[in-house]
Amino acid sequence: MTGGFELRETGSKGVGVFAAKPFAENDVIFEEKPIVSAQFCWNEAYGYYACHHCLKPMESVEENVRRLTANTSVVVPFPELCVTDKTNQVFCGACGVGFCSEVCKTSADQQYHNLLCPGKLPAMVHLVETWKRMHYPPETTSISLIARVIAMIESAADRETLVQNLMSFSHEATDESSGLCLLQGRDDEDKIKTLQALIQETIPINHAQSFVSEDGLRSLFALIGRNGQGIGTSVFSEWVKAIEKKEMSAEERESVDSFIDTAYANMNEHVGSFLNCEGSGLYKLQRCVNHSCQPNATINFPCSDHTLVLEATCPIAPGEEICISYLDECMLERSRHTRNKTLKEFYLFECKCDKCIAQSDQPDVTSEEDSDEEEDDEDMES
Ligand SMILES: C[S@@+](CC[C@H](N)C(=O)[O-])C[C@H]1O[C@@H](n2cnc3c(N)ncnc32)[C@H](O)[C@@H]1O
Repeated sequence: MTGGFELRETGSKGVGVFAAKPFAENDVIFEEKPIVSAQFCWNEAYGYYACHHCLKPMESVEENVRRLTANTSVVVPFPELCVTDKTNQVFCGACGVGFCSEVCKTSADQQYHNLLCPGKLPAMVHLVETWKRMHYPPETTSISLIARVIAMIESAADRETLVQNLMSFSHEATDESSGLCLLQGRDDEDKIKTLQALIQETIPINHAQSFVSEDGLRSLFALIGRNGQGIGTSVFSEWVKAIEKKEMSAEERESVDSFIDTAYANMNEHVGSFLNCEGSGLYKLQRCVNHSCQPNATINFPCSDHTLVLEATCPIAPGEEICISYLDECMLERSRHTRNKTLKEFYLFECKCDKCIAQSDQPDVTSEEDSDEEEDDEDMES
C-alpha cells in the first residue's frame, strides 16, 4: 500500500477515499490483496483453470489459446513470454484443486480449504451444484465466496478482528432488495431458504451461526453485493502485453499482430466475451471507494492474480474524492435513469455522484436502446 490518501465521511455516500496529495494520470493510489476471494463457479466448471486461492492462471498461453479457440493445433509464437510458471504449482492431495505456489496452498488451507475441501466434505459438491442451477453466467458472485467467508470465521485465529472488519463493510439490504437479485429470477426468497438449509447441513459451523441465519445470509449477500469487486485474470492478455513491449523486426511484428487478431476472432466465435478466469473478492481499502458516473480512478489486476491496484485515470488534486465506476464504460454512456436502475438492482443504492446530481432535474428518460432492453426483460419475465 502507498500513502497519499485518507478515508473520510462524505455525508450522503458514507465513507469515501480522498486524495491527500496530487496524483497524475496512471499513478498508483494503492495496492492490496483481498481479505477473501473466489473464482466464479461456472467459470471454474467451464475449465477456466486458475489458482484456487489467488486466481493466477494455471495454463500456459498455448493451452489457453487452444482451449478458448477449440483448436488443439494452434502454436503460439514467443512462448518464452508466457508468464505461467508451472514449476511451483502444487495440488490438494484430497480434492486435486491446483495452486500456483505452496504459499497460496498454505494460505488457502489455513483460511478455508481445510474446512471446505470437497475431498473431506463431499457435500460441498452438492452445495456448488445447487448454486449453479440458481446463478448462471454472466456471474456476479458465488457460493464459494460465501462459503469461504463462513469458513474463515470458523478457522480464524483472531476471529474478533475478522468479524469487526467484515461488519465495517456496508451490508444493509434495501426495502426492494436484500441483494437477492444476485441470485437472479423471481423466487429469491425460496432460493435463500434452500441455500441457508444446505449451508447449515454442509459446513460444520460453531462460530459463524449469526452469518448463516436467514437474515444473516441475506446480509452477507447484501455485503457482497455492495462491496464485492470483480476479478479477471488472463495468461493470453499478459502474453499480449509482453509482446507489445518486446523489440522485434517489422516482419515479426506484422506476423505476431496477425496471429493475435486471428486468435481473438476465433476466441470470440467459440467463447464470446468469456475470455478470462473470473471471480470476485472483498477488499479492506477498495470497499471504501465510492462510485461515480464520471470516475477519476480505475481498478486493475496487473499481476494477473487477485492483487488489486487503484490507479488514477486523470490528475487528482489533494482533497478531491477518489471514485471508480461500478458500471462498465458502455453503461456510463446511458441515461441517468438507466444507470441508476442498474446501480439499484446490482449494487443496492441510488447514485449521488456529481454527474447524477447535475442531471437530477432531467426527466426519468430511458434512451431508445434502453427501453428496447427493458421491453425484452419484461417479455422474458412474463
Ligand atoms: C463499496 S461501498 C463504498 C464505501 C461506502 N461509502 C461505505 O461507507 O462503506 C459501496 C456503498 O457506498 C455507497 N455509495 C457508493 N457510491 C455511491 C454513490 N455514487 N452514491 C450514493 N451512494 C454511494 C452505497 O451505499 C454503496 O452500497
